[in-house]
Amino acid sequence: MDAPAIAATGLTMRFNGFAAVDGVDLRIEKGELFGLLGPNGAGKSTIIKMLTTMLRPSAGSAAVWGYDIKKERDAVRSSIGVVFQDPSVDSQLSGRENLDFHGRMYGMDRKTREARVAEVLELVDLTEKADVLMEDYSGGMQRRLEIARGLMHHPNVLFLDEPTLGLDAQTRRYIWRYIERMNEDEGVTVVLTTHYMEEADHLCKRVAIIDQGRIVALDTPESLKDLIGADIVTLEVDDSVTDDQVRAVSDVDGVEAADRTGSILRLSVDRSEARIPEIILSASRAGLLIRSVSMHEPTLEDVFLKFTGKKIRESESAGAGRMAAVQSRMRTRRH
Ligand SMILES: Nc1ncnc2c1ncn2[C@@H]1O[C@H](COP(=O)(O)OP(=O)(O)OP(=O)(O)O)[C@@H](O)[C@H]1O
Repeated sequence: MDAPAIAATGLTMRFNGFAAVDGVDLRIEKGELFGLLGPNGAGKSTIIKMLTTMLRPSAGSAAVWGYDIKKERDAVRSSIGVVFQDPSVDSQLSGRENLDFHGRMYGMDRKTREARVAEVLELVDLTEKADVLMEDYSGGMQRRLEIARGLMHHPNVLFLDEPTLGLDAQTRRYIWRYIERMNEDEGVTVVLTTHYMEEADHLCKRVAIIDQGRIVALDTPESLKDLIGADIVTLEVDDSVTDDQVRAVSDVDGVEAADRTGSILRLSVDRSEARIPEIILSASRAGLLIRSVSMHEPTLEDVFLKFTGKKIRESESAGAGRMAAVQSRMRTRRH
């Protein structure tokens, strides 16, 4: 088999004794669009910082495009492009000037730079805005330009840290399209971090679910969701629900598992559409008042819950502040 784009063994990062990344083993093939999914604080950015040689691991080893991240840092750096969460373009320059500046830093000559700037602008649909100052770009346009900049020097691997953080749903979908496009058209291996499960599900061919510095599951989104198998039926019930009432509901044919948090009952149900009437009937016979019923097919959120016992969003108190900070920086740059 061809050498992988990334191979990591026992990758660990400790900050004052606290293991932010704890023994991560990872193999990402060339040409993959790979996602690290997990709540804020899970260790995703720290993994990226080690792989991009910005942080030296406390333990373990890794190679990016065949180069050792500790011993061959320059070779690693010239093989990769990186787009971090914080905006790093110059707001007083136009999109074209920012890209040109980046090309110079990589020692590209003028002719090569001009041709490549035109190419990457085209890839993210910013050709028409090339000469507009960055401070007049919207948040989504700014992010597209950052992605284009990461591609300027033809990297083999592009790392994107939360590429759609703080963007609205529609803009997020556009960015997904550009990421797919560069993965397919330019053949770039893409490694992105996200705490949006829809993003990992829609965009990534394989996903590693990260919690507290460890990979808790790794596979294609479909295979991960298949681990859940059944649909998820959520019942909102009375606070006074008893164990007997929960049992009456979970004894219904097709109910594979039941889990109660306060007044919420989550049931894993095989062929749920056929079972819901029987579930409601059994609840009613047991004297259980149901306030609402909803049903969904398994998502990566359910996978995260299965492996960690908590929801991605619940683990994210720090995340809201982080997102607000990025949004505020994006706003500041517009005015
Ligand atoms: N330089 C540092 N010094 C001390 N602790 C740190 C440092 N960098 C990260 N951490 C801690 O390591 C843990 C993992 O952080 P990391 O930024 O990698 O998480 P993440 O999953 O990328 O989340 P986010 O998207 O919010 O950055 C967190 O608890 C964080 O507070």
